[in-house]
Amino acid sequence: MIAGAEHCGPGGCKLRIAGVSKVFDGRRGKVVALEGINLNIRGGEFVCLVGASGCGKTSLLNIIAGLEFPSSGVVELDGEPVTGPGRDRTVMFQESALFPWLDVMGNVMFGLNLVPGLTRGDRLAMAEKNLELVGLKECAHAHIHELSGGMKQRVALARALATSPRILLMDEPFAALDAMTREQLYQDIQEIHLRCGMTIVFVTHNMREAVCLGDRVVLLTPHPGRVCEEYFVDFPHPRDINSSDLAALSSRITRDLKGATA
Ligand SMILES: Nc1ncnc2c1ncn2[C@@H]1O[C@H](COP(=O)(O)OP(=O)(O)OP(=O)(O)O)[C@@H](O)[C@H]1O
Repeated sequence: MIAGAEHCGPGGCKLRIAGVSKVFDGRRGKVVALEGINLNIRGGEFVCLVGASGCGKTSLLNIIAGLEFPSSGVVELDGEPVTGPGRDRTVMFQESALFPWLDVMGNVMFGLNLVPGLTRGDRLAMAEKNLELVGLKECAHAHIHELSGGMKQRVALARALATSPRILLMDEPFAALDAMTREQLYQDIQEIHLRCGMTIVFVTHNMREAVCLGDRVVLLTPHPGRVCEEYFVDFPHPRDINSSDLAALSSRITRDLKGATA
């Protein structure tokens, strides 16, 4: 499915999350969404955040993105504190959030328009390479409404990768897709990660998905959101979501989650 991936992100970055807590002032008082989160993520690592609903996965992703600020603690990317959103971190959501008035190529080029020093030719070449990377080179001039849900997420991925972010943040990007489309995307994202080696933080409810994709699975427990356990997954890539090894590990993590929240 994937072809021609010579253009890849720089990959080598390091994310340090130290003593991060987040307290929201909700309508019914204060909500401690995260407490004392410490995580070091090495350059090129694929880390999946899992846990029960409300354990703070999205809050943590938003803090890394610079969309939310921690109540205490710091997030550093390659030693630089994260103080707001930046082109070095791209977020991909469950909904593709594509611009319907632009075609596929226009969407992928959108972020590149904001990168200084690129000619139109540079931007076109980079967009084409990334569309090829996600297997959609032939659809460059399709309208967004002509695409399936899986194709839209591929375009969103090409757009996210086009600006060569140092870190890719993914919040349940495949949750709204049917099982067959998801399985194909699991293969594709593993292949893209193997080729490009970018750092990825990926939020999911789906344990199988987490152990299929992640080098490490971080289990959070809720109220307050804390790191409960970390699992280093050393099965070689590409992994098959239906393999019995993955089933056994995902069952173990699910058991641990149930035990921790019982
Ligand atoms: N803006 C906000 N104001 C008040 N409380 C919030 C806000 N955002 C999140 N919360 C609370 O913080 C906690 C963590 O929410 P968060 O969305 O990060 O969890 P999650 O693990 O991503 O949940 P889910 O898996 O259901 O998406 C929840 O109790 C939530 O209600």
